[in-house]
Amino acid sequence: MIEVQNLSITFNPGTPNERRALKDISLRLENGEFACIIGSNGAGKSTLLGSIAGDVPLSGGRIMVSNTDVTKLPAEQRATYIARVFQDPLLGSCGDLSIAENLALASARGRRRTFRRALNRHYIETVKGRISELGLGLEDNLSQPMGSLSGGQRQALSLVMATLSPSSVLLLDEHTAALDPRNAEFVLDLTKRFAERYGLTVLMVTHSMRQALDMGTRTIMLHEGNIIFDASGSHRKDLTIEDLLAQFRRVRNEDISEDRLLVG
Ligand SMILES: Nc1ncnc2c1ncn2[C@@H]1O[C@H](COP(=O)(O)OP(=O)(O)OP(=O)(O)O)[C@@H](O)[C@H]1O
Repeated sequence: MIEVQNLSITFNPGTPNERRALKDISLRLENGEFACIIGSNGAGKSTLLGSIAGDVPLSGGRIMVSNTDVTKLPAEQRATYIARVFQDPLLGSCGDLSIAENLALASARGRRRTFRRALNRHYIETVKGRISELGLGLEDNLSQPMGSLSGGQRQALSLVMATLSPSSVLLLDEHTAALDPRNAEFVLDLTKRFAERYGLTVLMVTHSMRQALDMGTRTIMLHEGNIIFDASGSHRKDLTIEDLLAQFRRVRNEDISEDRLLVG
């Protein structure tokens, strides 16, 4: 589960560059829930993910992950609970290390296991099975440097790595945005499969209205640091892309007060 209580993030407070990126937002995702986050540029989507992961300091509020208060934990310690895949396939894995070494690092994350132990033969055989499932033929070439792989291959492996650690929370920040449509489809399909199979709680940022409705169980829209729309169940099932676009138009064109946005 993920719970964000009265979360506020202000960058450069008290300076001419002050920017209130998140304004007292609250949100709870139950175990196994999969929410897509949409919103226009600067809405606060990445800041929300960054604050949950521990990269962005809070100005106020509290964050719970898997029933643990992580508000004061540094990002390294939160890695026990949280896995991430970024938009840039080069982030989140080490291009100079081999596939096997990257997988060993992922497996050691959040565990009392050393890198060397994680690289043992038994472990390699286990992850080989997981990689062969991808159907990319990478399992026979585990000594290949991660940096030599295509963006789609790297994102697919990043998803495998995310499921090797004990964490049950997965944060995805536009993780298919840099891929061509075929690879994006492949990685999205993998995301769905892994989320279901491992019962992950997922927060996925996307700019695609289609993905926001097709992926997961919930669609949340941020606008200027507020949650202005949160749909799940039958409400979400009936939504169309046009409905989401109408929401965007409404908040962009109308001069709506902050109070109205929060209620809307
Ligand atoms: N490190 C930072 N320092 C100062 N301001 C920041 C910082 N990071 C983000 N911001 C500001 O906070 C606001 C929210 O940014 P954020 O990156 O979370 O938006 P986003 O919804 O992810 O946007 P996009 O869709 O463009 O990626 C923006 O106004 C941005 O300029």
